[in-house]
Amino acid sequence: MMSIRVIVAGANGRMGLEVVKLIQQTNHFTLACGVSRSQAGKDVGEVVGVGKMNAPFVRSVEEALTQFPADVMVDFTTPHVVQKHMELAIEAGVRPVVGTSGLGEQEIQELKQTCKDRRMGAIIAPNFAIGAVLMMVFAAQAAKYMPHVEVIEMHHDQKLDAPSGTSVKTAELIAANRQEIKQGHPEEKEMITGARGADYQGFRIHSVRLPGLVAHQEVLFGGAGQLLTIRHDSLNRESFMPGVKLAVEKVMELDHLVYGLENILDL
Ligand SMILES: NC(=O)C1=CN([C@@H]2O[C@H](COP(=O)(O)OP(=O)(O)OC[C@H]3O[C@@H](n4cnc5c(N)ncnc54)[C@H](OP(=O)(O)O)[C@@H]3O)[C@@H](O)[C@H]2O)C=CC1
Ligand SMILES: O=C(O)C1=N[C@H](C(=O)O)C[C@H](O)C1
Repeated sequence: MMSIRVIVAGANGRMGLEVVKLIQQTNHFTLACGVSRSQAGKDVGEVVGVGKMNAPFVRSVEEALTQFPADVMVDFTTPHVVQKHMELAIEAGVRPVVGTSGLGEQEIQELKQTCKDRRMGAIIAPNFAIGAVLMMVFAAQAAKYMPHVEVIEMHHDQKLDAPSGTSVKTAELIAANRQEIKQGHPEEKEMITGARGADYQGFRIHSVRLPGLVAHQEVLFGGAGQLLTIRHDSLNRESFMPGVKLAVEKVMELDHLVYGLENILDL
């Protein structure tokens, strides 16, 4: 298998640490460098606790892309910087594999166009856990027959964005298959603002944030005399790594941007 050199943006974060371990454990992946504003100059492997990897932390994505030859940049940072990071990587000819949530429809469309113009592969995956992708695809199938639906996403209390990227992607897939109806009583009145959650094309997304949670989602469908619940739980961040590995390999074959891991799985 061809060797792939990877930059990890956010390498000192919860997800970035797991990506560094994945790279260390995968023979055909090599870490070019990690990006962290607080760890610059240190060896990434030593900081992560997997032993010296002979790849340093640098302060910014700009520095990483100009100083370290790479094929792919994996980004797990924050909604505020992810679009800029992707643009810089594409400009430098480095394929982005992005898990960072918070990119809006408009931003994704712009990035799609940039990739198309440059014939550049890129992957944005709202969720890299294969089980979560199946949960989204199954929910989209169920929506054809059970249009009354509500989404409950539950995450750790350090999460910056709400609703989660996964729940937005789930809602998009459901909406593509669901007859549009306004759910609930027509005269329903919220006694406390937000009680009914966020409205996505007539159905609701509810966000729960609690310490102890990692990443969980339930999609509830209601029909006359029946309920269907489709649920996925990520119990740790290793759960995302098989999807990240697949995306880093697949992006090397692409000449356009793919949004959602379901588009590169054989489903
Ligand atoms: N698609 C998926 O499957 C998954 C996606 N996610 C998403 O990934 C993202 C990261 O999650 P998580 O690892 O838990 O978050 P963390 O907060 O643990 O890590 C984010 C890292 O981003 C870096 N960062 C923060 N602000 C900036 C900035 N302005 N410029 C450059 N780097 C910055 C920080 O590094 P430093 O301070 O060292 O510079 C930090 O370590 C989130 O958007 C989350 O929703 C999470 C899990 C799975
Ligand atoms: O912040 C997280 O943790 C996660 N974010 C992603 C999202 O917004 O859906 C993916 C996963 O749910 C974990």
